[in-house]
Amino acid sequence: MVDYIIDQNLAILAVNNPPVNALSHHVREGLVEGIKKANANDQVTAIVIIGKGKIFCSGADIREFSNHAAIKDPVLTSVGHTIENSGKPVISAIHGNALGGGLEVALFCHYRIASESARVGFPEVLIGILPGAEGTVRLPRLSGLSFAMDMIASGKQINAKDAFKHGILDKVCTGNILEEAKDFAKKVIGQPLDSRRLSRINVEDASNVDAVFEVALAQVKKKYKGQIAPIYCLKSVRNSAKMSFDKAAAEERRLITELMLGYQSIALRYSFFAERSASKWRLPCGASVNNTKPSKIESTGVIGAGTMGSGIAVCLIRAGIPVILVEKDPKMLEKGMETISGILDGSVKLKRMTPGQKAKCMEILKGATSLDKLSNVDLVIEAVYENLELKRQIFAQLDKVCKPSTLLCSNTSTLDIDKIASATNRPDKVVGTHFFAPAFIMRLLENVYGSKTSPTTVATVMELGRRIGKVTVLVKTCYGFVGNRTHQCFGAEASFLLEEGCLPQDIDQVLEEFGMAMGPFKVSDLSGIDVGWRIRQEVAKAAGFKLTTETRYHNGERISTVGDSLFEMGRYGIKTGKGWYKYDPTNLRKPVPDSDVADVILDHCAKMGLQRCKIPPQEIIERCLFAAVNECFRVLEERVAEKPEDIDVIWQYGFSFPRYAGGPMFYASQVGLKRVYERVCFYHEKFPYSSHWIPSDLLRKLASHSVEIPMSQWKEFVNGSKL
Ligand SMILES: CC/C=C\CC(=O)SCCNC(=O)CCNC(=O)[C@H](O)C(C)(C)COP(=O)(O)OP(=O)(O)OC[C@H]1O[C@@H](n2cnc3c(N)ncnc32)[C@H](O)[C@@H]1OP(=O)(O)O
Repeated sequence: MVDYIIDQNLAILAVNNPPVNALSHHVREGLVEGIKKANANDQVTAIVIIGKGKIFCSGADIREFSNHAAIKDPVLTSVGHTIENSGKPVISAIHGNALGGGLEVALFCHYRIASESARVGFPEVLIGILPGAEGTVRLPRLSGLSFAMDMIASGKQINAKDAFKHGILDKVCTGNILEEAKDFAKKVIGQPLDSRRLSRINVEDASNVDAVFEVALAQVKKKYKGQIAPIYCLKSVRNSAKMSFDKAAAEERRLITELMLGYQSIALRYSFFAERSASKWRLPCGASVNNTKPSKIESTGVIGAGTMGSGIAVCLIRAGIPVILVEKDPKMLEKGMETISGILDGSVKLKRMTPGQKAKCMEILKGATSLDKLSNVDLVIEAVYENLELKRQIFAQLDKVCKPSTLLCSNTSTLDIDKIASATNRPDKVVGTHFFAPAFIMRLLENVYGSKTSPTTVATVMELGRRIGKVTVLVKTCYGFVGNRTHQCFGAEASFLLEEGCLPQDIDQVLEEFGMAMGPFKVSDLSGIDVGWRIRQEVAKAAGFKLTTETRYHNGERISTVGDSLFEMGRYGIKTGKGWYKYDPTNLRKPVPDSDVADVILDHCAKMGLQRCKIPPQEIIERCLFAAVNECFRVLEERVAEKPEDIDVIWQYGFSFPRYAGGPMFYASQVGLKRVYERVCFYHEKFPYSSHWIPSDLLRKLASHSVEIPMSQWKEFVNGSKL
């Protein structure tokens, strides 16, 4: 796993552990052996460590963290000490990325050079730990405290030029990295090494440590609310300036061990692999990412220039994919084109794009008022409002207008893809591409296959998701798919809690303390109370009943209409300055609890004869989350989602479920399925008029086992395959 090559008087140690040269046990062994062998060879005058393939090194092998038997000697710090104590200069030659333990290997070396396109960073915090192989003690000795605290606590990667500026690199190279490393090595042969050993030098700005720490701590607490690891990162860097090198390193080891065993790190490591597993789609017929080729998509159409259509068009043109935006009303089309230009101006302002790049995006965007203009595109995404008849009409027309190979996608957030596909003669080429609002910001794309969607169509939209930078998950069609179907139960319970004793701010506060970025009522104000109202009206209309603020039950199902009362008062949320909260027009980001809303809720309860009482935070969490969890198990049982990880990724990226709590399925696994099942049964008995409390069969089966079944085996219990 580490190739040992002698090249004239140099020993080249090439880390060879595809795909990303993680520092697995054999790599660590190979590095120690290589350094020892080179030092024992009189012909060798210097040593170069390099990575084979596309990257220098991605850091420690994260899979080993959950398997303590794999963390065998030599551990990374002892590998590092062998490198640092080498009597011959060791140069790390970085290309691609040097991350985490990979950057630590470089910091153990006496010299570091990198290609100008290389990036370095300490992403450990993103998996809930800190750079525990002396990274927090070594980096400040090169870059100073403030920069080290920021880089380590944020997990951000920096480019080679910045790394050079902050003393991390000794040279940025423009030529072949290996050749440049060999030249560099020849120049440093014979130079004294002690001043190059970071363990022997001091932190220059150590006297400022307390002031630097306080500033960084205040920022970190605000930016990474609820997360433990960023604070530990700062503490460990602070130690580097307050203690001897060895003491600070020992303390770093204690801190990483504590973090590694904690819930947040276990959840974040799970999230790292869950996100990657989402792209590995598989259909029940056996077709999968491994055996199905996507079609080429070189041109697209987007139908509807409203909020969703414009946002989707931005995603496509930003990735260099030409778009024809179709809107039948010329004024609406013009407004849509202006919205798109405005969104891109925002990116230019934030320096995420240059004015030249914006111009290029706008060049590949064309407007049209008729579907006929889509005759030649490879893929169309329909983004009109949520109405099945309208969508069926559009798809029937597209089927006539578009070339036979064109894929027809719907941005529906709830409707059955089969019902849309049956309006065409190409149901195999019809698929759901459900973007989350605002589409140009939210990273999630929920792709939805129907009973006739072909594997090639699925492969193509999954690949499209990757191209436009989305985290893309594949699910099977059903009402609301995975995202909205399971989230609806969460929202319904939040509304019922209002009728039973809570105010919006009580519920938001508890769920934010749990880790949600925003509570459900703040989210509702942001997305618009009118949007929720319209959806509820459509659903009621389709089911043939009239929904009023007096409605409490339909078809034996409990309904809450408090939000509809706010709609009728014109309180649509932030857009009208009032919703579940009130907003000062000069500070729309700060929701203020409103006594008028409390009055509306109390009136509603009085009119309906509902008794109110104090509801403890634990019940708020259980009611919202376990209702959703139960539905998630049903989704798994019906194979709407193939694996629990897919559901968790949807909740993280679609509904800001805290990554450090894993997702509803991971959360349930940690609470224990027996306990979850017990509470679901308890609430089912208490609330017989909410079908989302009917316990899922799969949950019951899993909970009935005497030992907890690991998440990776839940699938095996679907369809009665295991009892
Ligand atoms: C004592 C402790 C000392 C040190 C602590 C550490 O070093 S912790 C590890 C710190 N490093 C990281 O967190 C890096 C994580 N990896 C990445 O950011 C990206 O994978 C990377 C390296 C930028 C490459 O990105 P790319 O998009 O090209 O590939 P992808 O992410 O899909 O990864 C490819 C497969 O490699 C697996 N993988 C990546 N990094 C690691 C790792 N450090 N350990 C184990 N496995 C890793 C990844 O899961 C993919 O495999 P798959 O089977 O598809 O899941």
